[in-house]
Amino acid sequence: MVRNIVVLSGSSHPGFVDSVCETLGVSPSSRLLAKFSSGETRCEIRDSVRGKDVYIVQTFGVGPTSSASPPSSASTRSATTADEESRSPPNTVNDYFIELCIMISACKTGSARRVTAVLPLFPYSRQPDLAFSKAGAPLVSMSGTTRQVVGERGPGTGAGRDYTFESVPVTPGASIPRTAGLGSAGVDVAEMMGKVSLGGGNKGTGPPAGGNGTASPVLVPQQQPGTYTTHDYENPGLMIALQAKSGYKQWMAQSGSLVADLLTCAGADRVLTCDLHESAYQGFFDIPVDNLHARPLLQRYIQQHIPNYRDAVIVSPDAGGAKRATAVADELGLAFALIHKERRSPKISYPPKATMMLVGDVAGRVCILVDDLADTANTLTRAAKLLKREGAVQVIALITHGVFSGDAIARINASALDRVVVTNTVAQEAHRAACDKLVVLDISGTFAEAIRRVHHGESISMLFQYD
Ligand SMILES: O=P(O)(O)OC[C@H]1O[C@H](OP(=O)(O)OP(=O)(O)O)[C@H](O)[C@@H]1O
Repeated sequence: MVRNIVVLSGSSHPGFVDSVCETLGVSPSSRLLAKFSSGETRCEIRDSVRGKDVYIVQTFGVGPTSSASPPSSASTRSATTADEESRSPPNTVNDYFIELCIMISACKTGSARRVTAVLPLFPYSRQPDLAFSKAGAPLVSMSGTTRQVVGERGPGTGAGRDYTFESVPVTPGASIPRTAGLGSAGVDVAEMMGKVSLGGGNKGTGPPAGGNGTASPVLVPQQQPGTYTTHDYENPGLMIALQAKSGYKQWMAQSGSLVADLLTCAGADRVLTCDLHESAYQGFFDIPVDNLHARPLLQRYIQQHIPNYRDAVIVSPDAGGAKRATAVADELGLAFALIHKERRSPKISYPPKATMMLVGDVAGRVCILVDDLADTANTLTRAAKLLKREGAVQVIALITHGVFSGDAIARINASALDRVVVTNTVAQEAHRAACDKLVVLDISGTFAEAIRRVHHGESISMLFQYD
């Protein structure tokens, strides 16, 4: 049993917190989480946190489970609160984030000695601060032979200058007289409003902010609600097309550093997370960030549950995850193949043409796709289709974070994937019930051990033999 520790559960994944607490030999502390009918979050910490080492666990997948599970345990809910909850809309990732910030702040003002945000799946980690191309450079528009910076911090410079790392963008529309709202000279406002909507990060609304380095929303074309993915940020064709239409520079919302700042500002002293999409994200913080790995768990699964795994091929479904997948292949001494996801379009058009290319030999072999995250499951299902077409006998996906938003589960059910193995960093009960191909591995023990180590000031990296 770990003493002088407080573990608080956000409303996203209470079952996970129960498992962590069971391993630690403590009970989850009492808190009340609810929403007012206006949608505002209500939070009360009901156990004393004075002088305690506090761990607040919140994750960021949104599935049927999250809306179905009550935001607080029955013992902490009053009749009024339950009534409020029944009228409340289901939680979204953003609700969970605000709830987390309020809980952190409540603990700090309650004189907690230290507050650690435990985030099995880190929010917004797929949204870089700048729009990067797959080649790693900020997205730029090609205007003749001149390159223009699409998004960067700082006050303006003239359009058409060559990009350097000292370059700063012009104030959007500063040199173009604006009429009203979105309109700028030479742009048909009605046409613009019909064809574009505002979207910075998660599609913020309101007019673009002006000047002095203030991030402004990004213009993206009108699609069906909820069909955007972070892939849209990587589509230079889309950005160029929109810039040509709008006359605005496309400035990216700096979601990554904003989320880091908000957590720190709320009072977090430390962050504990797992398989960050970009490990460089840790650099956005000036507090310690411990990035745990699901790799030992996934490797153990391969060794124990895939017969003749030594003849299998580890496959990365995109170049971004190659390092992650090769680490597994190297550790187990397996062959490796790579699928290159090409999203760039040579023309200014939307939607972009996307192709997938396989590098490696998979014919007659079991393929093990390794990735950090499945959201829409497009990447996985398309990769599986390609691998089967190239002669793979079986395709098994090993994923750390199973977000499975929208119709992802239906897509997996209908796909060439034979099995999808995920950890429970995101609640999987509802997904599991709808998908026979899903196998869920419990990673709560890793988090419990990491919490114990942080509490006692022990090394986290020693948890992972290869670190
Ligand atoms: O289930 P989906 O909606 O297809 O999304 C999953 C993919 O998205 C992420 O990579 P992403 O393409 O964002 O970036 P990367 O190229 O940096 O890996 C993740 O690593 C998966 O490969």
